[in-house]
Amino acid sequence: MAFSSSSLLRLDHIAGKGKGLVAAQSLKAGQVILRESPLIIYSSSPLISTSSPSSLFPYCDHCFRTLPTNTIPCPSCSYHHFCSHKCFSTAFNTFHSSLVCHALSHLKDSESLQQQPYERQVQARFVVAAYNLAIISPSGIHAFLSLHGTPDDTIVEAAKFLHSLISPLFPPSVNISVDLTAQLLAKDRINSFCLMNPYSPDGPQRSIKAYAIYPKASMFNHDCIPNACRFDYVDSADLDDEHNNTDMVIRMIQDLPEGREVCISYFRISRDYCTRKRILMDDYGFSCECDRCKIEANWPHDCQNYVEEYSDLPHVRFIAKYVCDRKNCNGTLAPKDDAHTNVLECNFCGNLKSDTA
Ligand SMILES: C[S@@+](CC[C@H](N)C(=O)[O-])C[C@H]1O[C@@H](n2cnc3c(N)ncnc32)[C@H](O)[C@@H]1O
Repeated sequence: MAFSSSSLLRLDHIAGKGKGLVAAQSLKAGQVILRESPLIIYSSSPLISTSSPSSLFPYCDHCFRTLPTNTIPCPSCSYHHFCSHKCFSTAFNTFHSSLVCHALSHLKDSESLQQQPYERQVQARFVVAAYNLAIISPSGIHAFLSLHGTPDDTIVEAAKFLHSLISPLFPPSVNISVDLTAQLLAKDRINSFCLMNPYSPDGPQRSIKAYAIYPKASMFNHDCIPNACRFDYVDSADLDDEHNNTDMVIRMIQDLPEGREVCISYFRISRDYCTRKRILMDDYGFSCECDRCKIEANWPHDCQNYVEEYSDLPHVRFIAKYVCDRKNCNGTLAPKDDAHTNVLECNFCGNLKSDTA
């Protein structure tokens, strides 16, 4: 995977972590180091529901912004809704092609899928999106298959079911086997980024509206004290014409010298040690050896008192500074840009805060 468009990052082998990204020159806090459009993006809503689709999933099926009152239903399936003719026509040539539309409509009425758990229905959406990618972008599917991730028994079982259900809905020329379907599902599990429902101070809690694959951003390894973090502007109303609202933006939290690894956190950084350890093992298959984990591994279960007691530790100070304290948020703060490093922006609620430290 080429990073030639950006001389800021270099793909390297990182001991104990596989591939990773290192700073190819010194990077500044607030600097945008990567901006990327999704290769695949799909809704997190179940395919099968008795409620009206736009009340169940009140987002445009292309840009994932909140739907206006007058929505544009897909003229073929009437099930998926778009916020504008522009979104519908772009989707029709990409993520909601006639093949996708036909496949999703068929699956919506599938009795065997109806009996499956919610998670399998979302996986079905992903498999349709991935088979479609294989048709519209051979280089895209190749980039996707080069990502990290190996199928386990659970994924192979899911792949057998989903392949038998979905492959007949695509032309035989797509040529995707059960094995390849399992590969696709395994890559999705490790590499997909969640796009969240908009922040609300009074709840509900954070929830996911879509999943997306960004192949370059997938090369960042995890650290529980990251030096960079992701932003998306899915719900932003004032983007310039050059940028799509579903683009992923990775921005530096702190300065970093050339040659050091750039890491993001795979979840919000306020999570306690036990939760982090469980997510990293269950979802990503590794045990984190970062400086913060080495210290917190020796803390008792009730970590919160220790956070107070060790408020002088560098990582405790980092969390106090970079976790957003707005009600119901807990997002990560990073300098808004490299010219105004004293203004911190939250990557979840969007709040701006001045850095007084
Ligand atoms: C999204 S990929 C990141 C790129 C990956 N290292 C590669 O070689 O393509 C996530 C995977 O990278 C590895 N990884 C990421 N962060 C790690 C860390 N802090 N320690 C060990 N392995 C890590 C794990 O295998 C994880 O499942």
